Amino acid sequence: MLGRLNHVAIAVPDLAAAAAQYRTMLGAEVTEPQALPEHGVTVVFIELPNTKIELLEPLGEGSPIAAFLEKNPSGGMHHVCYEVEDILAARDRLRNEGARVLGSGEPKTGAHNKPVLFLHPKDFNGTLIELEQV
Ligand SMILES: CC[C@H](C(=O)O)C(=O)SCCNC(=O)CCNC(=O)[C@H](O)C(C)(C)COP(=O)(O)OP(=O)(O)OC[C@H]1O[C@@H](n2cnc3c(N)ncnc32)[C@H](O)[C@@H]1OP(=O)(O)O
Ligand SMILES: [Co+2]
Repeated sequence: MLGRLNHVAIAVPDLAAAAAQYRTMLGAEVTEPQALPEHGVTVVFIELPNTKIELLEPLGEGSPIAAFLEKNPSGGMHHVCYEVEDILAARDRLRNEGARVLGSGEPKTGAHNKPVLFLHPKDFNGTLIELEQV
């Protein structure tokens, strides 16, 4: 079911500072900030030879990452995103096996304009999983 690792996401308290650090200290190419109000975050991506790094900060009230940053004020690893060919089939299989699919269970459009879903971290060894249909 799982395809490539699409990205590893790091929640940060200050996206501009984190992006500048990746550019200057790590010599990385960083995309321009992308506001995703429907997801309550602003993100940038760092393209690596074998995957991407997503840096994200809260956007607006009720961001789903606000509580995470309260617990981890300097930021931290937030989620991993795996690619799947059929996100609805993946969702149904996971539900049948007892995993919690977050939100309504209907895929939303993610930063790459692809359907995405999230799986509860407590069901996967304390790791929030994002699935992206490619
Ligand atoms: C889709 C656009 C973009 C893209 O790549 O295309 C993105 O990736 S947007 C990413 C931001 N959106 C989301 O993260 C949506 C899914 N996340 C959620 O619904 C929430 O963050 C949730 C439910 C995972 C956690 O919400 P919250 O922290 O408010 O709930 P709790 O405090 O009740 O947490 C429950 C429990 O889980 C632990 N937790 C929370 N977040 C994480 C995490 N990222 N990794 C691991 N564990 C996490 C939290 O500490 C609680 O544990 P406990 O032991 O009970 O204290
Ligand atoms: Co993501």
